[in-house]
Amino acid sequence: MSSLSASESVPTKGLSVKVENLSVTYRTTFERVPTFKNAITRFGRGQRAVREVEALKNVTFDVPDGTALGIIGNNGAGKSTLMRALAGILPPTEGRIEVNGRISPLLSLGVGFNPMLSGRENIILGGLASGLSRAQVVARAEEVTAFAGLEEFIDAPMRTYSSGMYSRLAFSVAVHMDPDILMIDEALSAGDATFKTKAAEKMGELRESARAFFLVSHSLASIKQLCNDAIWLHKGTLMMRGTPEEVTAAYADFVNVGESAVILEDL
Ligand SMILES: Nc1ncnc2c1ncn2[C@@H]1O[C@H](COP(=O)(O)OP(=O)(O)OP(=O)(O)O)[C@@H](O)[C@H]1O
Repeated sequence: MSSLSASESVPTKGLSVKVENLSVTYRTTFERVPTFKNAITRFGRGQRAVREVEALKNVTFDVPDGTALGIIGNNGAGKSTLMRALAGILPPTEGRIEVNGRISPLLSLGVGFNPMLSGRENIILGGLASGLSRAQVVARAEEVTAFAGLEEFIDAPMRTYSSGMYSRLAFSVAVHMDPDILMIDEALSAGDATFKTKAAEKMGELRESARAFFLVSHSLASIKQLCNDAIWLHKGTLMMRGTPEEVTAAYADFVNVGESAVILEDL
């Protein structure tokens, strides 16, 4: 069990994940572009400014074992932030997270892989990050490569990969490390049509075997098809928790675009 707060506690029985009053605030400093007047008086030097973004605000929910939880919400709602916090990449600003089990590596585009290393070396790093031994990861490297369809490219540096190749490898690493808790950002399965089908099948399989499954997706159809529970985040706040049917319907009403799958895919 990994607990991401100062207070240690006994694992909560029957729960894969427990999130209590979780807030995450990003704090970034940047150089404010000087106005013309300031530029004259300050000789063009910019001012340091601090910007705080409350990406998650006081979010509380439990995930019982056996849950396939869909996470929906507009761009910037806090979905990726929640995944990163659950994966232990981002510490909570406030509140606590309890994760009971080994979580899949979160290798989203541009995060987690080292582009200067080969695909094969990154598979090893991803596997080690998810808690497997080197021997265990080496043993499944071929399977990971074959699933991603990257046999010819696996020893080339990842900076030479297309974005589709990159996300296929990220998806493949995540699903082949036997995680207790599988977290998938559906953007990762956005390869070509053949890969999409293969990825959907694999997600269905793992949903059955993993202790818990988290799916972030803009496709309400996928959430309804693959999940048995759902949450909706909006501007960092948990708007609703319920069945995928209830939550996707409320979200669709909220964004007021009706049930058109084509439009909903792009939300
Ligand atoms: N590294 C960061 N530094 C500063 N602000 C950030 C950072 N990452 C995300 N944010 C901000 O936090 C908020 C939540 O972002 P997040 O990426 O979690 O949203 P999301 O729901 O995953 O969006 P999308 O559907 O576009 O992927 C946004 O306002 C975003 O601008």
